[in-house]
Amino acid sequence: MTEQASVQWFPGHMAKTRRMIKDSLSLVDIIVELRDARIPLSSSNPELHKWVGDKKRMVVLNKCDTADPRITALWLKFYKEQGITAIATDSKTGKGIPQFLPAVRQELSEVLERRANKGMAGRPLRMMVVGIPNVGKSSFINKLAREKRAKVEDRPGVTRGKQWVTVSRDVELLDMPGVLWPKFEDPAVGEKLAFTGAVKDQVLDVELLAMRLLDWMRREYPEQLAERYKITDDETADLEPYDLLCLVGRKRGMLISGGEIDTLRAATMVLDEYRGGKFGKMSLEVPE
Ligand SMILES: Nc1nc2c(ncn2[C@@H]2O[C@H](COP(=O)(O)OP(=O)(O)OP(=O)(O)O)[C@@H](O)[C@H]2O)c(=O)[nH]1
Repeated sequence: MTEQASVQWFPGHMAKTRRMIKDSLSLVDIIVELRDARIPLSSSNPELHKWVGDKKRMVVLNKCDTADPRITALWLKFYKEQGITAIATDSKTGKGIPQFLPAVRQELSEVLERRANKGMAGRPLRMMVVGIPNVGKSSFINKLAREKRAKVEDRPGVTRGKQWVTVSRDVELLDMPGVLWPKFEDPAVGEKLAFTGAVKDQVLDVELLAMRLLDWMRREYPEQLAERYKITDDETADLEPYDLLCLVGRKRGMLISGGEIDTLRAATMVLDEYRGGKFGKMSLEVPE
């Protein structure tokens, strides 16, 4: 199957995000980029490193509870080899969150030492958190700040909409109103963003998307697919993706008048179940 679900692309957003990040760079010590642990490549903006220049950067692989732990471990190793500090978090339960601030302090140890030498040790560490829509930015910030979450007064140079959040006695976080847009001129990137729910279904062909997802699961995670819909390899092996979708619909009794399968309903269900983690832990991208 060569056809891919295409995603509408809004170039204006990218320029706006770039401007917003650049304008705020001088206010922070480090940029924290949240990525979806299932799609660390597709959920990032490949130009971010150019925008932030030599500013310190860290990667957080959020939603790690939905990703294949074996592959997340490979990603963490991959980043380490690239000299990039990365951790994995689940912002729903808070797993991995306690490791975050120590990792930031470690990353900024030289900055902290320089400040101490200048007698400025009391100055808080400031960070900017960026991420694509739906990656869990709000959940992450809320978990991090817990009950301490509080707005800090407006500061010079901070335009309306940006807010400082106090994370701890010596750490402040700049909560940006905007989001980091991925580069999804590449249809494969757009498709993975759609699988994980980062882009709205209104701009997509839901049935095509579900067919592609089922086809991918059949290749990469056949046991989880079989388990979920009580289907066997024999039943699915030679099916075209459309027929696979029909099989899933039939298994769930999604029929319309005349006994036909309601493929739209089946497709919506498959996507909802994947996004809701019902198939278990699955990663869509593996480091090269
Ligand atoms: N399974 C899982 N779900 C998460 C995690 N973090 C956030 N979510 C869920 O992902 C969805 C989006 O979370 P938000 O925190 O609103 O994400 P956001 O990045 O602030 O979203 P925008 O407001 O669109 O930018 C919600 O349904 C969260 O419950 C996580 O670590 N694991």
